[in-house]
Amino acid sequence: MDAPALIATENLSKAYGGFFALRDLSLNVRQGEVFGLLGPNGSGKTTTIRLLLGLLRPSEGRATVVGFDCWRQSLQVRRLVSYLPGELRMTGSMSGLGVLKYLSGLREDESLDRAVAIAEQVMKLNLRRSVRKYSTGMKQKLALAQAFADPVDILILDEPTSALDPSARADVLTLIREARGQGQTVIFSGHVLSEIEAVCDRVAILRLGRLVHVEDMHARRRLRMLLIRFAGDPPATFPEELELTVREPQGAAVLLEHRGPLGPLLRWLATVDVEDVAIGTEDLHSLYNQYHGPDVVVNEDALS
Ligand SMILES: Nc1ncnc2c1ncn2[C@@H]1O[C@H](COP(=O)(O)OP(=O)(O)OP(=O)(O)O)[C@@H](O)[C@H]1O
Repeated sequence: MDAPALIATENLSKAYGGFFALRDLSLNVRQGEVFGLLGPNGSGKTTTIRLLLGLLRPSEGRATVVGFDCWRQSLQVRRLVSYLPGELRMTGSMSGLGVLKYLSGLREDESLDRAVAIAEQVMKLNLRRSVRKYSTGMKQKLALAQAFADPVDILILDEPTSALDPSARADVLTLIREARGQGQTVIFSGHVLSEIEAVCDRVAILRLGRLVHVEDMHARRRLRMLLIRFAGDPPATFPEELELTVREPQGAAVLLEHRGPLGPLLRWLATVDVEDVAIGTEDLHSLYNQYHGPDVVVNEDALS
């Protein structure tokens, strides 16, 4: 059985004048899920996150976290959530350690040791240096160390790897997996499809402030793409028990989606007159391009 929804939105909308930054978002995020938010610049990801944190007031609809209304009970919500903003501002003469001490003091808990361990051992940061002298990526690492050390139920990470080098990006994905292993729920917005693909359980795709698709990544990992070139005309139908869906007929060749077990498929293939078969997978890029690829025609009416 699916875990219960921890975060829920119902027709959540945010308008600025007549312009909808987010419109009619209804979704549930379950406890222990890593949930990805995908979409091009300006599609509504940060607006969604800020509505969940109670930093923005919804124009319509509502969002709840563990039953608390994100706007009216934002204090209760923020106690349960650690948030990594997309744009970090860290100035002043405090050292990295000073910043961690200050932030963990705000939580009044024992997260400091863990934050220092992540910052020094995983992120390889020098915590004695002043944050003013940190590079953009170093600041992001410090904020990540604090976010992952927080003993909260929910982590909301807005583009957490945007300024990081490849090895630090991989470390963040490991930390996200560890967070899920500890039962934390993670919302992860980003643009790097391979990262989203690597860690997310489900992914929401936004376009012009609207939710256009939710993908179950576990089901997607079981998806096989099959290109069969038949010796004669392709069959009009395929055996139902094989769970094949025709994606695209291409003359004598047919592109099919397959989600079932491999054995019955191979046995069936041995019985039909085929000239050639190619079996592959499909990455998240192909799905993303169905909504945001170069051939997609955007309906500007959706903007207001
Ligand atoms: N205060 C504001 N006033 C007017 N429009 C706004 C305001 N804040 C955001 N928007 C608009 O809302 C839309 C959604 O913005 P949002 O920041 O949620 O996008 P995003 O998906 O997070 O983009 P990015 O990938 O660039 O971070 C954009 O068109 C943006 O210009």
